[in-house]
Amino acid sequence: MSKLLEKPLDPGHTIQGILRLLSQLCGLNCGRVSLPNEVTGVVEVKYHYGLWGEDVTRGRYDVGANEGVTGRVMRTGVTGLVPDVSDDPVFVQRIAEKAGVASDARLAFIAVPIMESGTPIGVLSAQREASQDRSFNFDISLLRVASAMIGQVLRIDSFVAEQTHNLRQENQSLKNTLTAGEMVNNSVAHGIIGTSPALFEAVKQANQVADTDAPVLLKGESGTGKEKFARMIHQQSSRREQPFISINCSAVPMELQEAELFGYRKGSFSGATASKAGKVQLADGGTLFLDEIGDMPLTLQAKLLRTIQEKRVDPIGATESESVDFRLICATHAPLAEMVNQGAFRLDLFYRINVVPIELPVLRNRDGDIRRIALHHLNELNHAYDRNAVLSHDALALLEEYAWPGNVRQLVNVLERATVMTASGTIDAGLIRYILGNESAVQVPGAVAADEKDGWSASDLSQIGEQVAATRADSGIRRYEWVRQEEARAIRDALAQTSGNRTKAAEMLNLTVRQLRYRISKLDLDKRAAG
Ligand SMILES: Nc1ncnc2c1ncn2[C@@H]1O[C@H](COP(=O)(O)OP(=O)(O)OP(=O)(O)O)[C@@H](O)[C@H]1O
Repeated sequence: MSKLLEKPLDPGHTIQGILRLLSQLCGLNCGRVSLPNEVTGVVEVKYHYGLWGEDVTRGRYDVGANEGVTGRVMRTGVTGLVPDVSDDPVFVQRIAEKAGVASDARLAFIAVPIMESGTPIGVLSAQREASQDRSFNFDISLLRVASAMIGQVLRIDSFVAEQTHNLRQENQSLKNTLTAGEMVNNSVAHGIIGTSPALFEAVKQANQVADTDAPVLLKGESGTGKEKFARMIHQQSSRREQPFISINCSAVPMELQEAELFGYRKGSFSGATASKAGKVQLADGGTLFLDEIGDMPLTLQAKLLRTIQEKRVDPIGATESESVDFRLICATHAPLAEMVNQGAFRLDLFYRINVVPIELPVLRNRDGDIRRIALHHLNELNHAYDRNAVLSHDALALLEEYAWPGNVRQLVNVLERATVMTASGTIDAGLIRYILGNESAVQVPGAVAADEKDGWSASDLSQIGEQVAATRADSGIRRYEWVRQEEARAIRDALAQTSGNRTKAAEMLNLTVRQLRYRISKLDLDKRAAG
């Protein structure tokens, strides 16, 4: 028997081998090992030798109901002996199998518990001719030795199963980690830098819904990357080959929003000299990004709701509606739910756009991301301005301490100014402190007033940073968006006046061509040409 235990681990093979030896060498026939079913708890025949068909399936014992000898042994852990099964009422299962015994022979049934740490975990049972010379005690001892061996096999088997389960779980979590890594790489490819848990959660949610048509509502303060996320979602959707059309509701005067969004027909109002498609039509097949949806007037909210529900658009002055198919992504820095309560935003539209809300964390809550984003953008700025600026250790530490009320956009702006202003090539803490001091009304620990910083005066600032900083010198968070529009408008005007000649437009704007190209790409003016 012990040789069987040396064989490669296959509990079925080993236990059956033991039962076979008990039968062939000792006349302990129809051996079976009964174990509790993991789900039902009912004790069932798991391994057997010399039993077929019904004899196996019949061998089920409800331990709770104290069924049969096997059930009792399982419940009490005490060996069961039925010297003659034919006249024992406890023996509920009449054993039909009498192979190897004389047809008129009386049968005895012995069941011993398989123990683990003093508790029965199963039952080993067998039958023999009742009239044999050998004592029942001898056979009981033999069966106990066999049950100890079987117990050992079962323990090893469950240990291996447990280990395999753990390995599978580890493997799965490794796979999940890989997926997380892939997700981060993916977002980096879309210009979203950062690995903080807060940002990762948002990236994960965006990834999960990207390839669906579910409307997404991006919620977050100004400059947290809502537009970047919207573009990433579009790029990861099956609509990626189709247009991504964005409109910032806070940037378009209310009276023009309807025409901008839904388009108009020639002659529908004075000045409508030609028909024009709205953003909604332009987004057909692709994605429509409505930034600052909270700034959309209530009358237009009703029209937008109709467009979303019916997938049809009514341009101003049109006699017939047109069908449109777009995926809607909205963004807001305003608490829309509160606006609904105040009657400033329609509840039905809120439900329509708030299907997948994704919260974008403020920069100060993104552990470790300030450094990563700063280094990433400094690299881009060096490229754009043809510089080799580096951040000193202290400057980086200062950036990491700052509260960034204007979030990533403000960080990028500060770096842009620093890159332009640094004379030595090293952006030190003094320069950062100086820029932050001018930056906003928010108090920066240790910030100095503009005129106090050695070597830099307020007029220096306006001169050196004219291209970059002059439009950004007022305070308040929303100014970043305003600045962006102003800048975009100036560039568009210059390009229009020079018929798209970038060299001439750069000259007009007092920029190098390289700087202009950088700004055009930063402000997405290439892609927005359609709008
Ligand atoms: N995770 C990020 N990594 C790198 N750059 C980022 C990240 N998030 C935002 N930015 C940069 O910050 C600036 C603002 O981003 P974006 O326009 O997407 O923000 P926003 O939330 O839409 O702002 P607003 O509400 O003011 O329109 C952009 O220059 C963008 O490239």
